[in-house]
Amino acid sequence: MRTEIRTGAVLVERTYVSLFERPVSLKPAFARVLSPIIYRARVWQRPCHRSRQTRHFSAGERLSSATMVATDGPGAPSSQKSPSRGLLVELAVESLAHGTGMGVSRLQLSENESFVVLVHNAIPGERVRARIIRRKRNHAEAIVVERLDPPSMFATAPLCRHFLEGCGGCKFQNLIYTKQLSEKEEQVRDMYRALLRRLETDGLASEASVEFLPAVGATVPTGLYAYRNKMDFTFGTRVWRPKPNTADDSGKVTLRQGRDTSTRDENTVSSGRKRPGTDTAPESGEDMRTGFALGLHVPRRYDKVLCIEDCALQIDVANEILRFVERHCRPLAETLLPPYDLVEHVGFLRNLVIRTAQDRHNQTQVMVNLVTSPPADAHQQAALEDVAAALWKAFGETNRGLVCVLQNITSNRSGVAVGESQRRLAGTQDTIEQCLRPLRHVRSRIQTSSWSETGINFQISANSFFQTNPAQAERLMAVVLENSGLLEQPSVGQVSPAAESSAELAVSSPQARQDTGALVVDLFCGTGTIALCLAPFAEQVLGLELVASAVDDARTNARLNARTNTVFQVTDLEKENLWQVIFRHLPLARQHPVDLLVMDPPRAGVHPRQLKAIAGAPPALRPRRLVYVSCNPASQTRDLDLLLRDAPWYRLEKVALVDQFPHTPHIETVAVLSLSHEADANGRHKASGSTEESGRYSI
Ligand SMILES: C[S@@+](CC[C@H](N)C(=O)[O-])C[C@H]1O[C@@H](n2cnc3c(N)ncnc32)[C@H](O)[C@@H]1O
Repeated sequence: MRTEIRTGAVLVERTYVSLFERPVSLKPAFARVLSPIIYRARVWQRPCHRSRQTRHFSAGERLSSATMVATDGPGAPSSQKSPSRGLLVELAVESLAHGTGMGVSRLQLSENESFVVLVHNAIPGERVRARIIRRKRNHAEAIVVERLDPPSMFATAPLCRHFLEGCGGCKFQNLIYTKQLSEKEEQVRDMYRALLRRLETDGLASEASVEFLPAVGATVPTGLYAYRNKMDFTFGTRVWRPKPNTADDSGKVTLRQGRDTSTRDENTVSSGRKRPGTDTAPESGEDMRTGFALGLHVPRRYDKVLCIEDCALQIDVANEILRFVERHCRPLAETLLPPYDLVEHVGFLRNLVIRTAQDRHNQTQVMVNLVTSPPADAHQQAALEDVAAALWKAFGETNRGLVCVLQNITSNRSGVAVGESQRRLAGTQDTIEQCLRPLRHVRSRIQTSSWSETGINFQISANSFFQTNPAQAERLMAVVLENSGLLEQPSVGQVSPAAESSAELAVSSPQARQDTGALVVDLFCGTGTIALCLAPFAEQVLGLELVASAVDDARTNARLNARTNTVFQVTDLEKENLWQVIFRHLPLARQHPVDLLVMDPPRAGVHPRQLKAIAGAPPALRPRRLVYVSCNPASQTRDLDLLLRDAPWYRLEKVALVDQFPHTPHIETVAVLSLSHEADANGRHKASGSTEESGRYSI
């Protein structure tokens, strides 16, 4: 196969055309260095501009401007044809695709045609030789066969050896953090630009009126690793054993696609690592159930587990516990403690969930949760209890922070690590305590309050959601607080005496409200994290959440923090009538509009029923401000599109970003909407001319 490289110049020239309206030709070496900068400049200068070819990609999948092609050989593209599977191509990667974090590059099919190729494990600024493994209508996917010199200017050495083995937990350990952050920031902005363009066409929004705040990144370097407070490891029978990676003296690493051996082989040590000098992987076909793995699922393989000894995202004691459990369970894998086989649905050990927290005294607390199938007999259960007792002796009695070992028992065939019943195997409590001090990050006068030091304490049980990066969760809460409108309320400009003495905030009847405080509703409240951070600045806060144990935790947390102005209620926000629930549990909202409605849904977003309900509130009771927190900007922008069309009296004011997930493609996005002053008293929106029909609202 003859490979012809047509790097940079052509497309960089095109990039310049859009910048300066005249072509400028660059040598490939310069083009490689300059193209990311030029691309960024182009995006900033002309945010709405996209080439014809890019339009069919979902928002956020940005495209490469430098490219190369394979021109001969089987599968080589013609001008009419996209590349076929198996084709070897050389690609220049410029950006990262939203969601998957794959490198985005463009394969030139002809002078005028190109095709997007998403490359697994490739980073911007990198040139790779890659093989096409999947072809879709609008793009292809490829895996790296070789990384070409020079290395990307954004490359850095990954910390974790499992990263090189193909662990999917982190995607960007080999990409410098500033680039990770700017890529994610740009992806979100792209999505918002697309949303605003759509809305602008219909006169519903204007891009110029939205403020994009700079992304709040993790603290470098301390916040980049060991930031996760929960890791969910899987026991399995089907071991994923990666092919060895190659690295030359210069540190240039060639990642190779992992290989499924489907069984534990003679050459693996306890973690599934190969012993030195044994470099050929056996073929699959042996008894699949003889394997034992404890680790993480490899990407896109629900049944294969990559053995993990050390996860760089969790703290040291959690890694010690992981290895301890592996050492104690592996010898019993074929007798009393068989791992669960997700294909054949047999076996006992299913998940090891390790949760960590920092309590109010900055002491580490650790919860170990062993998720199992129902025990086959008393011997099996006793064997598990022996492991728990050994864990307790090693990490509980020695003050290493372990506070409990729990067992969650499930008969569910899915891989979800939640049990139908729970037992405590060791320890004296079923929760761990996390303290958050968001006021440390609020840039306003309330910073002097003693509350900023004492913080808020959260008790978290095994099956409740809690933000996974506490350091960044504090910053996220600070962003929510600063954009809540509550800090500007006359009565709570400071943490008021009333807020400090929570008894004074306990207002139960509508008459008691003297327009002195704010009403807040927190949808998808989990264990009450956002609600309890806002409560000192509000008159009453209502939190709604599906999971009963999380609501129990939220109520306990309110008591723990002496907050009596909060109500938490189990509610299915896919099914229930939002306003009926709000009026039932927050009677004041019948007479006064909710001042702040916060939503922090799961990745799938908010159900359209609730978006319609928010839009359909009677004019006098429309929530004054909406704060939408999301870990998925794609579903968030989709929801905002729907909401702003149904409720054009809201104006998107700000978009803020907090990176809770370094080395992954994810980022937390906060959208702030307020009631537009342009909407007149009858709910008529001047910009769009649309009207609100009060008949749409019913309870
Ligand atoms: C991203 S978490 C946010 C939790 C909380 N705001 C916090 O900061 O910790 C999403 C929450 O939505 C809850 N949830 C999922 N589906 C729901 C539904 N249909 N109705 C209500 N809550 C739901 C989940 O249990 C989870 O606690």
